[in-house]
Amino acid sequence: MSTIHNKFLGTDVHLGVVAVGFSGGQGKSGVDAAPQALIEAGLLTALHEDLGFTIHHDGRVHDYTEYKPSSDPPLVVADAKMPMLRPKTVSAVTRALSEQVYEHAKEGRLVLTLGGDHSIAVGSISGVAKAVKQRLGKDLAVIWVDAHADINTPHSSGSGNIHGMPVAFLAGLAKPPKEDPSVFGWLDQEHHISPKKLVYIGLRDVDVPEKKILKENGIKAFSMHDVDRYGIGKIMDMALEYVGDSPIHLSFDVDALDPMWAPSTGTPVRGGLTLREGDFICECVHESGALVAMDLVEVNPHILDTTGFTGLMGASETVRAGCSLVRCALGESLL
Ligand SMILES: NC(=[NH2+])NCCC[C@H](N)C(=O)O
Repeated sequence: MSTIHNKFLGTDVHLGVVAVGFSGGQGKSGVDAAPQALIEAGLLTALHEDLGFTIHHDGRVHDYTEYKPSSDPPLVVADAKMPMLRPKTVSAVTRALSEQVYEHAKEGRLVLTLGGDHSIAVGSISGVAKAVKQRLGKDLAVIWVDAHADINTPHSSGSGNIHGMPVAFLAGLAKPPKEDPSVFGWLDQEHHISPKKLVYIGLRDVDVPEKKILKENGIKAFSMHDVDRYGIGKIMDMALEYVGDSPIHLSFDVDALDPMWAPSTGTPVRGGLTLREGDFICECVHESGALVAMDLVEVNPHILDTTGFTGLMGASETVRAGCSLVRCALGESLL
């Protein structure tokens, strides 16, 4: 059991888990197999047996088939470079997830969401933001650890993939498209986060329009350049100081790690965090006593290592790295 007292949770021991087998925010299959792989690698058992959590999990990996529309053509948005891909599906699935996560968070449980691609953060973060506003009267802070900023709007996106857009919708910087206002039309004020309560760590592949969005909105971002300059210790001091006295949602994309440590992911980018730097980020967030929810996303066990470092071991190494990140955020310590 961790000795750190959590400032925002009713009790420290109840963990709500939602396993999200969803890949529709991007084009590669396999990321939907991650929750099962993480669970089979013993993640939930370790959280219960080693860290002492009472786990609230329905025992399922959700594929949200019942929420998927029979037809979901690319949505052409005026003046956009690319149409939005699978817009109705991603909107419906994240809406359902938002409610699942909210049900845990409103009970004062820590919530762990296992993805899935990063579009699912629209669901997890909105559900936690709503519960935190109601339960604590506070705004949720988000620490987004990722190689990518995922803050494209449907207009700026060069791919049309919604896993590159979740932050824009959550922060209210992208609105439901007028061509189909039902797409993310369910997101209302209580689901939103403030761009001033958002901190990025690990960025190194940010699209040109995204750089503009970050600057114009004064969003705090620590790129890999900053990690190199200051070291991860100082970065975490600065990130947590910026967050102040807010409850924290940690949204961890495994592609923040260098592909040497996490090769099995859909959009790997070289020059990333070491596994220890990733674990350290999670350890520091745990020590803050302010963590109320975590996402682990973009582990794709079907993608083999193309870097040659781990060969066929790529998938199991990436799953292992993912398990380690979650355990560190939830209280595992080296001593
Ligand atoms: N969650 C991720 N892996 N996102 C990658 C996004 C890549 C690119 N910026 C895009 O918008 O398509």
